[in-house]
Amino acid sequence: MRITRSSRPPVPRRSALSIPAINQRALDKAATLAADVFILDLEDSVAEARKSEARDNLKRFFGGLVRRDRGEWVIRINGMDTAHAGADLETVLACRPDAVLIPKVESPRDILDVADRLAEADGAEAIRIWAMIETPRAVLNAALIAEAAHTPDARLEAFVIGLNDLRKETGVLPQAGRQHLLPWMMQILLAARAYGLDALDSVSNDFRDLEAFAAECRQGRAMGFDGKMLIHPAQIEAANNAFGPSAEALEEAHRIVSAFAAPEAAGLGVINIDGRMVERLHLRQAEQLIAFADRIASGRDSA
Ligand SMILES: CC(C)(COP(=O)(O)OP(=O)(O)OC[C@H]1O[C@@H](n2cnc3c(N)ncnc32)[C@H](O)[C@@H]1OP(=O)(O)O)[C@@H](O)C(=O)NCCC(=O)NCCSC(=O)C[C@H](O)C(=O)O
Ligand SMILES: [Mg+2]
Repeated sequence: MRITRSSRPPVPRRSALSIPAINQRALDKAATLAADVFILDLEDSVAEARKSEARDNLKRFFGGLVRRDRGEWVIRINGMDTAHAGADLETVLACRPDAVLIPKVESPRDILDVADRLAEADGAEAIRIWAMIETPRAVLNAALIAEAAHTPDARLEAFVIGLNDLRKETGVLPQAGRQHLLPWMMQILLAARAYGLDALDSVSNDFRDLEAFAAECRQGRAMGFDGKMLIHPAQIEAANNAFGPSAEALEEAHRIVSAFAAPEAAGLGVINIDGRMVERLHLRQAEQLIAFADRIASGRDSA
């Protein structure tokens, strides 16, 4: 079966805010923030000596009064090759987030090991898997890793790019425009799309420069990403704006839907709207955009 993105209902993942699991004040704030996704981090933002405290924090947090009626809640564990992975996965099973984010994935095996562990424990496919693509090997193996989504019970749903690690491993310097990283980012995006996965752009470290951040969000959107991983609440609005449907795009989508609904378009595969060829594939895109906007609006209503 050919996989297309239109075969899945759109889930808003415009803004995925990372929150160190050790930072109680930030955790308490999460449910009041307008991010689409909250990534509760046990990995790089938690010092080695405090991993266990961070896990306990998450158990309390998920067991407490947290509002989970909007947004997706994801736990980023430590790498599967670390001493923390076992206890982290126990924590995931105790907390039952929407997804577990595995860092430094390099092969399909990294996904399938976690999927097996989740399946043993919960049987049902409730907790999904997201993968950080952030090492040279991961970029080279992106398609193979994405293909893991096709094995039964793989649960793989999204790639998240980690440019900090990728820069560290390759020596590419941080630069406005990210020109040397763009080919790898597009390769990751292509691999994700080939297997029906979502793909999120990497964090931007400079959270005070919101102008540069907004430009980077627009770049990520133009490249096809579904959203961006964030590190600070100040970045949420720009990401939601850039990765959400613009008023103009929505208006255009409604025009396409109306034009194809007109009696004279019945039976036509292609029509002319103001001197532009519009095909039925554009109609499907337009319908998806409208459904996406409705989904965002309904999330806002329940917030
Ligand atoms: C970067 C920070 C350490 C900055 O924190 P801070 O100095 O507290 O900033 P502010 O004073 O501007 O904070 C203002 C208020 O906002 C709250 N806050 C800050 N960050 C967050 C957050 N992420 N989530 C929720 N709330 C947040 C502060 O608590 C302040 O609140 P208040 O005191 O009530 O006014 C910090 O932002 C931070 O820790 N960010 C997240 C870091 C993180 O998660 N890192 C891991 C992800 S990065 C990554 O994955 C890289 C990837 O792997 C790769 O390889 O590229
Ligand atoms: Mg990283």
